[in-house]
Amino acid sequence: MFRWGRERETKEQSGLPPCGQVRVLVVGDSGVGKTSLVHLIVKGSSIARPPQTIGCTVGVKHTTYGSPGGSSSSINGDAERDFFVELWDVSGHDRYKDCRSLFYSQINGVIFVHDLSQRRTKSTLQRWASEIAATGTFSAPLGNGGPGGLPVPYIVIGNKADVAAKEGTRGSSGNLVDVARQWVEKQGLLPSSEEIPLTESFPGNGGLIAAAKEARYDKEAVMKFFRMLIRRRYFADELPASNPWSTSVQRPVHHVDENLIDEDQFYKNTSLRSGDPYKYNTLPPLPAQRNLTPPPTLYPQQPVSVSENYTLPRFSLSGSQEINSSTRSKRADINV
Ligand SMILES: Nc1nc2c(ncn2[C@@H]2O[C@H](COP(=O)(O)OP(=O)(O)OP(=O)(O)O)[C@@H](O)[C@H]2O)c(=O)[nH]1
Repeated sequence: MFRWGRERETKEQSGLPPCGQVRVLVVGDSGVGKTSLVHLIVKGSSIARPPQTIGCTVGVKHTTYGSPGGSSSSINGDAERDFFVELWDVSGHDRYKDCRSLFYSQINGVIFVHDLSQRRTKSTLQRWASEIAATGTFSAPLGNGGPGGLPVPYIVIGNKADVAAKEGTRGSSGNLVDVARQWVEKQGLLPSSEEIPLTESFPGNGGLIAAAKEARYDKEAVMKFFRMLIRRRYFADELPASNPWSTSVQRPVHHVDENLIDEDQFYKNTSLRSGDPYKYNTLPPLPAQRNLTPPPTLYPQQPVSVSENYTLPRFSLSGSQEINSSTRSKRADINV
């Protein structure tokens, strides 16, 4: 407590705010495991019986950014600073469909979650992306657009790998939502709007794999995502022009993960059912942290709203040469 107080005091004396915050939406269909994942990310452990989310709940993950040895008294110091990542866990239940855009406010990034044992939950992510892009407001938006026109970085997490591995692609986790969904699919009772080909994938390639119930996810990749959002919001003015996250050459997160395993392969590859799915989760879909010039300020960029006529240029693949194999985490890095 004393140490915290001293650090805080020093940071305040330096004239800089002691901490910052980024907001991350966590979305996906009801029952895919969003609440379980948020609990895992925030608390570091699994939750046995997650309550059904009513509207939205917010989990807060504390992290630091900067160099522990840096000087916090210098305006250009690279001292380690505190940041809070707000994880807005939005209920996937249809009953909140009409009002959930209330929660799409000043978003820095998005985590899309689907259930690896329920392929349809991946197809619907496209709709989630379009809904957020159309009705949300964004902080530090990208120059380029993501799926559905989403202007902020995102990652995709395929959850319930344990179920998918045990039962194959069409298995059920045993929870009521999944059982009901499977039954409805089998009966052919889905409304026409639901008749999306199961082969449709989102975002096409890549993504992370998790089993929240077994407390397994790629912690390193998720933390890199958070740090990247912090950097974009608070340190963007220090990025060199050639940096892929600068306004001139921006790249959405998912372009970096094109070398990752495609979850569609996970669905198709029967050999995975008996093996360990995590070994295929080769790596964080994010660029390695670079040695950035120390920030002159921690004051955030002004949030920018996406207006109706906001047009988003197509993705740019430039900067993909930045990716190299040394930036990938190994199986051992995954928090199991
Ligand atoms: N087998 C298995 N079950 C999981 C996993 N993650 C979550 N579950 C279960 O799936 C069910 C739904 O999990 P939640 O975390 O509540 O799902 P959600 O996406 O937040 O659901 P909504 O609140 O309705 O949007 C619960 O019974 C969880 O225990 C997993 O990795 N493996």
